[in-house]
Amino acid sequence: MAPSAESSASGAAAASASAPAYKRRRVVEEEPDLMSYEDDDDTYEAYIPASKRKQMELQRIAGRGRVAVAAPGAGTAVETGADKGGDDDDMGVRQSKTALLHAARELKALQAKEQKSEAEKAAEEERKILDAHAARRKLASDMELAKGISYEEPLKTSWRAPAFVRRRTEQENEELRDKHHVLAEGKDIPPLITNFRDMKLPPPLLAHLESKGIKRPTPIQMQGLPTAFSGRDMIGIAFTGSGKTLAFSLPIVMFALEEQRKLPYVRGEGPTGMIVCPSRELARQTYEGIKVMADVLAQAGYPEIGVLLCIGGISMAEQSHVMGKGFHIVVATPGRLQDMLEKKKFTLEACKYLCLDEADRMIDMGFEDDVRNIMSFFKQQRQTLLFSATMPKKIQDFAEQSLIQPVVINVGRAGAANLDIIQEVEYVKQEAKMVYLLECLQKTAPPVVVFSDNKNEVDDIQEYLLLKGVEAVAIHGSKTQDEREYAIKSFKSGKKDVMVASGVASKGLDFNEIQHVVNYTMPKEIEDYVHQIGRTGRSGNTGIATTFVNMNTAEQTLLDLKYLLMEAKQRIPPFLAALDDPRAGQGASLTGCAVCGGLGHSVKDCPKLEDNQRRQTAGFSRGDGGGGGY
Ligand SMILES: Nc1ncnc2c1ncn2[C@@H]1O[C@H](COP(=O)(O)OP(=O)(O)OP(=O)(O)O)[C@@H](O)[C@H]1O
Repeated sequence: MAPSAESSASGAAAASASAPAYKRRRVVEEEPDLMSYEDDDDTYEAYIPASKRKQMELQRIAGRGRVAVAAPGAGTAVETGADKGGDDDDMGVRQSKTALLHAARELKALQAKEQKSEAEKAAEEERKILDAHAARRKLASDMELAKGISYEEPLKTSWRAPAFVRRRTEQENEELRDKHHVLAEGKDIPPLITNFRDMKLPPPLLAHLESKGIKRPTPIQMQGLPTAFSGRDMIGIAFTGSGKTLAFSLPIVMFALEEQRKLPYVRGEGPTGMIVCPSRELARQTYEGIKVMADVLAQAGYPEIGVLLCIGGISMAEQSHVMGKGFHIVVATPGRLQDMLEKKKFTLEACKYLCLDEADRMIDMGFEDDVRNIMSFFKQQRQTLLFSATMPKKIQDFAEQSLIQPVVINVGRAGAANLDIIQEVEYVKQEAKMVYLLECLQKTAPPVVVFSDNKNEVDDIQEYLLLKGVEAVAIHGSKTQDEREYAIKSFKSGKKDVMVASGVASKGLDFNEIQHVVNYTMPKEIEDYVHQIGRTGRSGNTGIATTFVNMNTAEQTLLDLKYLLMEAKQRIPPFLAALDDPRAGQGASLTGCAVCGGLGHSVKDCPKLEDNQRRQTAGFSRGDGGGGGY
C-alpha cells in the first residue's frame, strides 16, 4: 500500500476543533427547594404575615400545577393550619411552617411517584412495542399455525455423550459453563463437552479440523454441539468470529452421515437438513466448509454426502449432478430456496434439521415471509437452530415461541463486541475522510476491510485507493454475482490488499486474518457496527477497528458506541466521553435496548424499529444485501 503524504492532522484537528459540538447542552430546570424553608431566617418572617406567606406558598405550589390535582392532603394541611393559627402570632407561624413543610414533603413524594409512574408508563410502552414486534416476527409455519399442530417434545437422536460426561452432576456442568463463560438456559440442558474427540466425531473429521488449526472447541461449540447432536432446538448467541458456523455445520454433516448409513439416498430423495443464510456469499462460504467435510469423509471411505448450494445468481444446472443422485444437505438463501420448493425441484418431506444463520438479520432484511413460507414445506417435526452474533433477549423470547423446549446458549452479552478487537474511534471531517483513510491503512499490514453504507461511496473509495496505487476490490449489492465472487476470491487469496464493502454485502463473511477494519462511516445501527468490526479479531486473533465519526453521526449512535466501548474497556475519545446521556437525568434505567441490544437508547428510539417500519410502509422486502438469493 502506498499512502500519500497528506497529513491526518486534519482529522485530528477536526477532532479537537469540533469536539465540543458533541457536548450535549443540558437544560436543567432550576427547581426551588421547598425544604429550605426550615432555614429561613427570623427577620424574614417578621416582615411577612403568615397568612400572606401561606397564600404565597399555595400559589407557588399550585402554580407548578401539581397540588390542585394530586395533593389534596397538602392543601388540607395548609388550610387547616391557616384556620387554626389566625394571624401573625408565633404559634401560627410555627404551625403554618410545619404545615408548609408537610405540604412540601408530600409534594416531593408526589413528584417521585409521578416520576415513577412515568417510568412505568415508559416500560408499558416498551412492552407494547416489543409485543407488536414479536408478533410480526413470529417464526412459525403458517401451515402449523393453521392446522394447530404443535410439537411438545424435542426430537430424539442416537447420539449420546460419553458416559463420563453423562455422569457429571448438574453442578459440575454449571461450573464448567462458568469457567468457559457459557450461559445456557432451558430444560434438561445437554452437558458441555470440552474437546472434539469426546463428541464422537469421525476420525477423518477430527484430522481435518486439526489441519485447519481447529484443535479445541470454542465455548459456543462446547455447549452448542452437544445440544445440536442431542436433537435439541437451540438459539446460539456468541460474538463475531467465535466459531458459530461449525456449531451448526458439524451436526448437519453428522446427521447426513447417519441417514446415508441407514439407507442410501437415491435420485429425488433429500435433503435431510437445511441451512438458510441471509446472503449469497455467506451461503457459499458455509456450503464450501460443509463440502470440504463431506469430501474428507468420502475420501476416507465414509458414505457419500450430497451437498447442494441453492442461491440466486447461479445456474442450478451446475448442480444437476448433485440433484441427480439424491442429496442430504442444502445451503440456501431464502429467495432461491423458496423458488425451488415452489417449483417442486425437491421437497422437505425427509427434512428434519433447519438452521437459520443470522436469523435476526434475515428477518431484518425482510425475509420473514420467505422463512415462514419455507417452514410450511416441512412435513414433519424438525430440529430448529437459530444463530446470530446479535440477538437480544426480547428477540430470543419471541423466537422461543417457535421452537420446542429450546436451549438458549449465550457466550457474552448479545450484541457485545468481540474483546479481541482494539476499537479506535476518530473524529474526521467529512471532506478529510478520503485522505485520512489512506493514512489509516498504515496502521497495520494488509488485509484490510473498509466499510461504507453507501454503494456510490464504496465505488468512490475503491477508485481513490486504486488511483493511489492500493490494490483494492469493492463489493456491494449492485455488483453482479461475478464481480462479487471475483472480489471475494481475490481478496481471500491475498491478491488484493483492501476490500471496500457495503456492510450488508459482507455480513458474516469469514476472511483470513483481517488485520484492520475501517468503518469509513459509522453505521446507524450499533449491531451493524459489531458485525462490521467483527470481520477482524477472529478465532482468537487480535485485530484493530478504526471508525470515523463526525457531525453527521447521530448523537444516539454515538451514545450506543460510547457504551459499547465502555463495556469492552476500550479507550473513550474525549468527544465521546463528553456526550451526556439524556436518559440519565430522567431516572430511567440505563439497560440496553431490548430490540437491538444497543446500550445508548431505549426501545422507543431504536433505529432498527424505524427501519423496519419504513420498510413495511414502502412494501420493501429485501435488503441491499447480498441480493439474498434473487
Ligand atoms: N474451535 C476453533 N478453533 C480455532 N478456530 C476456529 C474454531 N472454530 C472455528 N474456527 C475458525 O474461526 C473463524 C471464525 O468462525 P465463524 O465464521 O464460524 O465465526 P462466526 O461466529 O460465525 O462469526 P460471525 O458472527 O462473524 O459470522 C473461522 O475461520 C473458523 O475456521
